[in-house]
Amino acid sequence: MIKKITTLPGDGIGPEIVESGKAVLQVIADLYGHQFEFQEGLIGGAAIDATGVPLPDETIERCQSSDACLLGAVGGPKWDQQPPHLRPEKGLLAIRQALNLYANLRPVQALDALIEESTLKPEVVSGVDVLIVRELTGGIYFGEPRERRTIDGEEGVVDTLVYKKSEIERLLHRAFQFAEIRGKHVTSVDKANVLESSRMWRECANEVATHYPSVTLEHMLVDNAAMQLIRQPKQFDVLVTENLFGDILSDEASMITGSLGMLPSASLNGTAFGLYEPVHGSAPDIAGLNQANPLATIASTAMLLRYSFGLLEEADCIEQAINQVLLKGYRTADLTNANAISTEEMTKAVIKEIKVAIHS
Ligand SMILES: NC(=O)C1=CN([C@@H]2O[C@H](COP(=O)(O)OP(=O)(O)OC[C@H]3O[C@@H](n4cnc5c(N)ncnc54)[C@H](O)[C@@H]3O)[C@@H](O)[C@H]2O)C=CC1
Ligand SMILES: CC(C)CC(=O)C(=O)O
Ligand SMILES: [Mg+2]
Repeated sequence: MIKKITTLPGDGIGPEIVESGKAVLQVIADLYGHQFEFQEGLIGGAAIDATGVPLPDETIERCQSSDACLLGAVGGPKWDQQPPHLRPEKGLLAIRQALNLYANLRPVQALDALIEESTLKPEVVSGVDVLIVRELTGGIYFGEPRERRTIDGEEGVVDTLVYKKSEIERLLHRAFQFAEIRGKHVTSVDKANVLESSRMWRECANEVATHYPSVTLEHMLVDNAAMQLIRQPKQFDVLVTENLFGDILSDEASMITGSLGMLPSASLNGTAFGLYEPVHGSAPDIAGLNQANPLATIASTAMLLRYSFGLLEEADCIEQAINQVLLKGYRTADLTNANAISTEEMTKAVIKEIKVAIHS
């Protein structure tokens, strides 16, 4: 059967790393005898430049007519002064909302090959395997009103945090379901000592937990969670939280793995469809230099094969190839100060390992 994949390269390093992901998917298709049909869509700054909007309707339609999407990243200084509705990031938020991609999985695994590259001590990092489950289509990134306004006679601003109970509950169910097949522990992260939204979040977590008797639930305030992730990350199995907290905590957690350039993600809506993207942004400081680490995007293709296509062996094959190239000492510049290889060289190294694994 032909599987349709829409690629959304976006801005900055986006086109370079999506090219890497596509090359890996093509090799998997060739070696395992699958047919993947690729089509491309505009998003972010690239879409603004070409069409005047950060998310053209045509892009949404292409995504809707495909089985999965692979996104690079959006944004960059070129568009930083644009009004809010013409910011590249608006395109990313809008595609997540248009496709109802409410569950964002951000696995954080410390690979043995990169223990030395982590900023934390080896004994703290070794064996870390945390799944961050981040709510992706609600909260303060989407709430209205959001505006500049006069407050008490002076210039002011309003952002709004809104959640419906059903939005919180569906995400928590996903988190508990993952915990059931993992380490059977959920840490629900909130700011319930201050925020009403967090107090409802906590009530929902307590209620949802009753449906999963084999899973233990712990509540943790977000400021403490930020510290615990660095102090003792092995205490976490599934960490579930709202949109803004999950965004921040996952970038922080990436340093356990050695680099932000290592962290993949899957954004799911409850069907087989998903949008897959690295956790990092468009890295304008290294865009176009063939220096970006493509492994977060390549690892995202493994998640795509696993969650959208059910191709578990193929997904494992990609992850093992990533592990192998790192064990052999290949490093992009974000992971080493000496003898760094390029984006293209890292991609070729992974592809070589995939071929070796399949032919052996
Ligand atoms: N999902 C997305 O499309 C996201 C987009 N952004 C946008 O990206 C732009 C840049 O944002 P920043 O705050 O600088 O975050 P960023 O994640 O793009 O970069 C942070 C730092 O990490 C490095 N980095 C990131 N990915 C890397 C990779 N694959 N290989 C090697 N180094 C890597 C960058 O060079 C930079 O030093 C902004 O316009 C921001 O809004 C930020 C986060 C997510
Ligand atoms: C650029 C933002 C819209 C999103 C972000 O930082 C993220 O999803 O990690
Ligand atoms: Mg982010």
